Order: sequence, then structure tokens, then C-alpha cells
Amino acid sequence: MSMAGPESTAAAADQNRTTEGGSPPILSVQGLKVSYPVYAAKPVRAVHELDLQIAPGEIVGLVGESGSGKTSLARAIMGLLVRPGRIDGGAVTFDGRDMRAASEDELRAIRGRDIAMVIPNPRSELDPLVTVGRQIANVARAHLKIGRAEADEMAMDMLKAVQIPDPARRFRAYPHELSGGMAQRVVMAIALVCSPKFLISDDATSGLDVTVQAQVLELLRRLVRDQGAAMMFITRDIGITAHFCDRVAVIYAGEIVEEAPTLSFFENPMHPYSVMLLAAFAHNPRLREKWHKPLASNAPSHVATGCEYAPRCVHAEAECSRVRPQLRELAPGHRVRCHFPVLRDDGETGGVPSDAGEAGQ
Ligand SMILES: Nc1ncnc2c1ncn2[C@@H]1O[C@H](COP(=O)(O)OP(=O)(O)OP(=O)(O)O)[C@@H](O)[C@H]1O
Repeated sequence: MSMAGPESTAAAADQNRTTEGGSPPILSVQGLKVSYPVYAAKPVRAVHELDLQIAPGEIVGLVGESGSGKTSLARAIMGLLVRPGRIDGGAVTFDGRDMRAASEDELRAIRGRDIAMVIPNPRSELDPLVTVGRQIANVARAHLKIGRAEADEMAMDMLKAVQIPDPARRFRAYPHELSGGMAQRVVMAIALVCSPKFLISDDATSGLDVTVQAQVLELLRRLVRDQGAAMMFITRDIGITAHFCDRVAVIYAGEIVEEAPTLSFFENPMHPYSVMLLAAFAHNPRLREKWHKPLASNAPSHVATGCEYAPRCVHAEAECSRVRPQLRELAPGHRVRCHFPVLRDDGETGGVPSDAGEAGQ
């Protein structure tokens, strides 16, 4: 991650911000820009002027299609952008600390102890030559400066907490001896053993079959709640967020286009892209067609002016390709980046006040 620029003053000021619930955020992202320079071409813009705040104990679902910038955002927060990725601007404040000003050693100490990340394909995360109990214990020893016996005890407790069958035997097992669901639980145990304040789950359960996925998600939620941690839950499956998250943020082409408390979001999604995602989730081709203008390529491509979603939007008007919409708060905690937000079928505006002011960007 690059060192602090002028934005780090924004990070310091950010400590004074509060979330919807009135508490200071555990994570605050302000105006974040991430790009990937590509040889002999324009850099790929992955995240663009993105704002996101997450309160302690809150689970926020980050939903968007492939290539919308979810992983780039997560990795930028952790200071783990994959080369040639770089942060071009903005601030990331975690627990009052300016993450962009932190040294690599400081970031290493924060990662694993205060912020942890769970990703899909757990086997790639695990060392094939070390027993799973030892791998969990090693993380605890490295971050908590405790002795071997205590670390082993913590590892065993974590194996029980993630509901691994026969934990004493699994403690001594090697990763190849575990099923995919078990390996995912071990990765969760590693992520949670130091009781991090913030967990990022990046599509972590997508490789599991549906029943195991539901069990693992429920477990993850319970453990995060028990530890009082906050979580950013990244997924392409908008349906999961309904049961799992306190708040939903929809990302399109590197921008948050809608964010709202979960109930408000599902009762009245206002951005045409969110409505399209919900229609796709409902597996209803007619609804999908109604809400989505197909393009030759599915990947969001950036527009020169106006709304990023305009080329694919069935409601787009001339203004949409001219003026970039700002995020506006149209119901309590419900912000939408759209000139023409969707009205509910019953003709209600979903609480859209005619004089709604602008919020955020
Ligand atoms: N290493 C890289 N080099 C060049 N471009 C990259 C690299 N990693 C990501 N990108 C580009 O950045 C944009 C955002 O990608 P990112 O992986 O963050 O999206 P995502 O929403 O996490 O996608 P997915 O759900 O498929 O993981 C995409 O256009 C992608 O092609």
C-alpha cells in the first residue's frame, strides 16, 4: 500500500465521524480510488471515490457482479493489493488508525490480530505440510505472544467453536485429510482465533455446496456476533445478504450505487441495478429482461461522463449520460446514486422526500 498523501488528514478527521447508530465507525473508507496500471493502455479503474463506513458489531453485505471492485476494495483496506494495483487517493481508517500511513510491519501486526480475511478455496490458504491445529495455534502465538500450551488450547477451543467433528483428531490432521467444508471451517478458526475486531469474508463460502454453505454462514455470523466483531461480507449472491447482513451496499463499476439497512433495501430497492440484481436472483428471465439492457460484454466498462450504469439502464434519460449522480439519502440510512430512483410498484415513493438533500459524495 502506498504511503499517506494529503488524504491522511481526511483519515484523521474521519475519527470524529459517527455511523447511523451514533457510534464511531470501526472502519471508514473515504473517497478511495484503486487502479491497476496496464502495459500500453489506460489503467484499469477498480474502485472510484468510494465511501463506506462500518460500525462495531455491524455486518455489512457488499454485493456486486464479477469485476465490480469488491476484492480490490477488501485488499486495499488490508494493505494487500495485488501488483500492479495501487491506491490513487482517499483514506482508510481502521479503529482510529490511518491505514495508509501505517508501515508494512504495523500492517502485518494489524492483519490477523485486528483485521482478518476469509477467502474461498481454503486449501490454498492452508500449509499442506503442517497439521491444522498447529496452524491455528501458530497464528495465536505470533499475534498474542503466548506460550505453546496456551496456544494449543486456544486452537482446540476454536476447532470446537467452528464445530469440526472430532476436534481432537482433526487437530492432528493435515489439510488434505479434510473435506472442503471442514477446510473452510479451519480457515475461519484461523481468522477468528485472535478475536479480530473486523472480519472480511470475500465470497468465502461460494465453493461449498448449498447445505454446507448455509451451515458455515450461520456459524460465521454467530462467531462474529459472539466476539462483538464487525464484518464486511462480500458476495455476488444478493439473496444471502437478506438473512445474513444488517446493511447492504451495492457496488457497480467501483462505486457504491445504493446502501441501506437490509429491511429497507429489500422492501424498496431504488437503484435500477439493485432491482436488476434482485430480478436475476429471483431467476426470472422476464423480470431480468425488463430491468436490464444487455450489452455485448457483461463486464462494467467505464463511461466518460454521467452515470456508470446508464449504458445498461432501462430507465436512462439524457441527463444520465451527462451528469454523474451523487449518493442521495432518500429514506433513513438509505442512499442511492441515481437521478431517477425506482418507485415501488404500489406507487409509493418509498419515503423519497421531494426535497431530499445530498449525502456523502
Ligand atoms: N491484478 C490485476 N491486474 C489488472 N487488473 C485487475 C487486477 N485485479 C483486478 N483487476 C481489475 O480490477 C477490476 C475490479 O476487479 P476485482 O477483482 O476487484 O472485482 P470483484 O468484484 O472482486 O470481482 P470477482 O467477484 O470476480 O472477484 C476489474 O476490472 C479487474 O479486471
